[in-house]
Amino acid sequence: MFPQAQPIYPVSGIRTIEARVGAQAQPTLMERAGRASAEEAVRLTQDRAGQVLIACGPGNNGGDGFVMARRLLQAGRPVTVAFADDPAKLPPDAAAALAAWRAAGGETVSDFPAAPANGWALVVDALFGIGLRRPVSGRYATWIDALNAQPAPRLAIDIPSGLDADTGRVLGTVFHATATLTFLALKPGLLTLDGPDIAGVVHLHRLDIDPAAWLAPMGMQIQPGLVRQLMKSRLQNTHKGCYGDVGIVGGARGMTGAALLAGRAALKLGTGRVLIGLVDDAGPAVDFNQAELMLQRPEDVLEQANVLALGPGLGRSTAAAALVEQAARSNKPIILDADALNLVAASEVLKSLIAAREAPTLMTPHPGEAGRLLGTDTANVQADRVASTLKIAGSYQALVVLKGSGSVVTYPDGRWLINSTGHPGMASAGMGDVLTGLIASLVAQGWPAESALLAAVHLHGAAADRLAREGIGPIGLTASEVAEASRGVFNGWIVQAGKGR
Ligand SMILES: NC(=O)C1=CN([C@@H]2O[C@H](COP(=O)(O)OP(=O)(O)OC[C@H]3O[C@@H](n4cnc5c(N)ncnc54)[C@H](O)[C@@H]3O)[C@@H](O)[C@H]2O)[C@@H](O)CC1
Ligand SMILES: Nc1ncnc2c1ncn2[C@@H]1O[C@H](COP(=O)(O)OP(=O)(O)O)[C@@H](O)[C@H]1O
Ligand SMILES: [K+]
Repeated sequence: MFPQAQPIYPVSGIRTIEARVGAQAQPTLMERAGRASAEEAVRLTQDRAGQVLIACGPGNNGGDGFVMARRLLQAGRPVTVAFADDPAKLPPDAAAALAAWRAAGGETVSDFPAAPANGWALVVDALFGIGLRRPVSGRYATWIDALNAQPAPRLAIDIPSGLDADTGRVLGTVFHATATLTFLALKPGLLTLDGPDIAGVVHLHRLDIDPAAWLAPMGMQIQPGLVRQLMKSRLQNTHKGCYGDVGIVGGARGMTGAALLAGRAALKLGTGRVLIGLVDDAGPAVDFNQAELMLQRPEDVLEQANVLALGPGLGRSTAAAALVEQAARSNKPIILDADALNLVAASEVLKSLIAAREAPTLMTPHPGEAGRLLGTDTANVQADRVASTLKIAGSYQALVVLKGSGSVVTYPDGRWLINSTGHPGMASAGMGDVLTGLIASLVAQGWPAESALLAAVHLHGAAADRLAREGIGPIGLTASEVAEASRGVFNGWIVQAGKGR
């Protein structure tokens, strides 16, 4: 779909790949996974002497744990394996791995073991992987609580037990990993919703398999490499007319700042001209902090600009709805954010106008707005962020980003991506307005809408990440700072891509 992007597969895709590769793979995939896990354990315990505790579950995730234990033992590391299920019920590969562990002289304990006097060097969760089917409870919940309580690094094998691999939802009790070693390919649950909080540092081991060669990628991660390849150079012989006119419509009384923030972000990313149409008649006629912005009547902005962004501070007045309708009827690319989305969600006329548009429609809902667009609630949206975003893209024939931890980008043709940048310092007013301005700017500069959306989403988070690294935030980060930093990050990417002047 996009070269140089990391593929993501939900469980159904991983199962397909496993089935296609499975029988012919030598060594077996489980042997490879266990070996990779042992190598990771050695890395994580370089400076920590003592025993490794591996808690093994009733399926193939447990099998990975048995292989890992055998490998560590063979490397001279002391290992304790906790396994409380019936060996006769293990799937074949895992049963063979347990037998091999025993043949190598290994033992298992069926009660959660007391920690050695100097503590565990590492605790490993090989309880459940992608086969988790229901919330974790009972003995395994108690074990997970006990693993979480150890003052040692915590490694999850494939996916932390209790984390839903498809959605990033916590099912019952969950293992809080400091690191996760995942196999074959990334899974959506590691990257969105609670996944990033639960999984710690995620390492991918492909087990010497190229997953895309066995199954076309189902989703992609938005990573620096992907975005860098989209960068373009500017010719010397150009002028502001070459870089588009963005029109921002919003800024009802008390919310002027939202429209100005979006406008400033568009300006700082290189838009030729930025026009702002404030719906508040009594709003300012000039932004004295950013005099380059052209403040005009909203109707005129809709006429003059070639890319329209509606929503920041727009409000839900009748006049606002009329402006959204005027934009929807235009043949210009439009970006709908905030109250523009709420107005669309509340109007059948707007809904059908949007779905029938020929020029690109881009939508930037947060989970609450997404819920309104789908006629459901926030919890339902969050229960499966990828599926919810795809549904919006399909019903509105729009390019959509569902914002939040692990922003999900989808296109009407069913492709989807999950972003890898950003942090919780961005949970502050105005951040979404800045994103809207960044998207509008790239579209106005001639970027195809799908690249503009994914690049702006990545840039927005990368700018916030850079600021945090520099000690600006993460807590207390402001949207204005992110708009400012986006400029530097973007120009850096152009240089890195060899497209600078
Ligand atoms: N199948 C393969 O080819 C490979 C699988 N691998 C490993 O195998 C894992 C998947 O193995 P499985 O499909 O066996 O699944 P899991 O090992 O994740 O778990 C399935 C087992 O747990 C039980 N279970 C599920 N949810 C439960 C709950 N909440 N409480 C109690 N029991 C529960 C199921 O009944 C089943 O016995 C991957 O995550 C990965 O770690 C790797 O070895 C790579 C190769
Ligand atoms: N925890 C987080 N991790 C990553 N990004 C976040 C997080 N919280 C917020 N963001 C980002 O910040 C922006 C907030 O947008 P939004 O909720 O629309 O705010 P506002 O309407 O106040 O501008 C989104 O791009 C979102 O993805
Ligand atoms: K696990």
